Amino acid sequence: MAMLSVSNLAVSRGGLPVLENLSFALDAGQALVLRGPNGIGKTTLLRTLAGLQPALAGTVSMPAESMAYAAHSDGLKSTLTVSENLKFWASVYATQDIEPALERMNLRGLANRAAMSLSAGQKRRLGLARLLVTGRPVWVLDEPTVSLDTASVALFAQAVRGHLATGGAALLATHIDLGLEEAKVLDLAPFKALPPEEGGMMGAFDEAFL
Ligand SMILES: Nc1ncnc2c1ncn2[C@@H]1O[C@H](COP(=O)(O)OP(=O)(O)OP(=O)(O)O)[C@@H](O)[C@H]1O
Repeated sequence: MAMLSVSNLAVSRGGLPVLENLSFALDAGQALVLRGPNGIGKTTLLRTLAGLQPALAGTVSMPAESMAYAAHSDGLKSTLTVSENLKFWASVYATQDIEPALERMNLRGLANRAAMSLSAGQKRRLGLARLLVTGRPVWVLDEPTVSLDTASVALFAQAVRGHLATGGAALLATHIDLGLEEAKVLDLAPFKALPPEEGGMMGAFDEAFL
């Protein structure tokens, strides 16, 4: 059975549907890359799966609490050091060991630096290291490689591979080639919602605001 099954999902932004009738499955050990032009609804879909906004329709087989979501913003505590940030998250997710996360994302040399003094790419590495201390099986990643240099992209791809190898799964929105040859690709274009006048979904609630 699939680890995560999404059936007939419809997601919205600003009260208007952006994607409809979306179904896909993600198995343990699998990565799925979401593709589609700017504005198609990748972020909206990932936010919906992560439980940050309700779906308009459809079902998601897994609770948001089983997913680790990495958004555009890294969500760092700026006055805490790199280690302290990771320890904080480990306590939030009730996991213990931050060492593999430091190692995997090449943060050992920065462990005692305050997060606010890191470069953009270093901050991103720390934000992504958080995934490794969540202990959660499904990683939901929105443009994870923004600000990363080539070496850090490769490091991150390795971290994703490690996660898949231990039975995890990953859903990623990315415009770049991560070098994850094993990843499947889902093109979102066929699921673009029709404008309401062409028979798309719109309820009385939305109409009240037009
Ligand atoms: N606050 C908002 N109110 C209304 N519409 C919005 C709002 N935020 C985004 N949208 C619209 O919702 C649609 C989906 O946006 P979303 O950010 O999910 O796209 P995306 O595929 O992630 O794009 P990108 O590749 O540029 O990151 C876009 O057409 C966008 O303009």
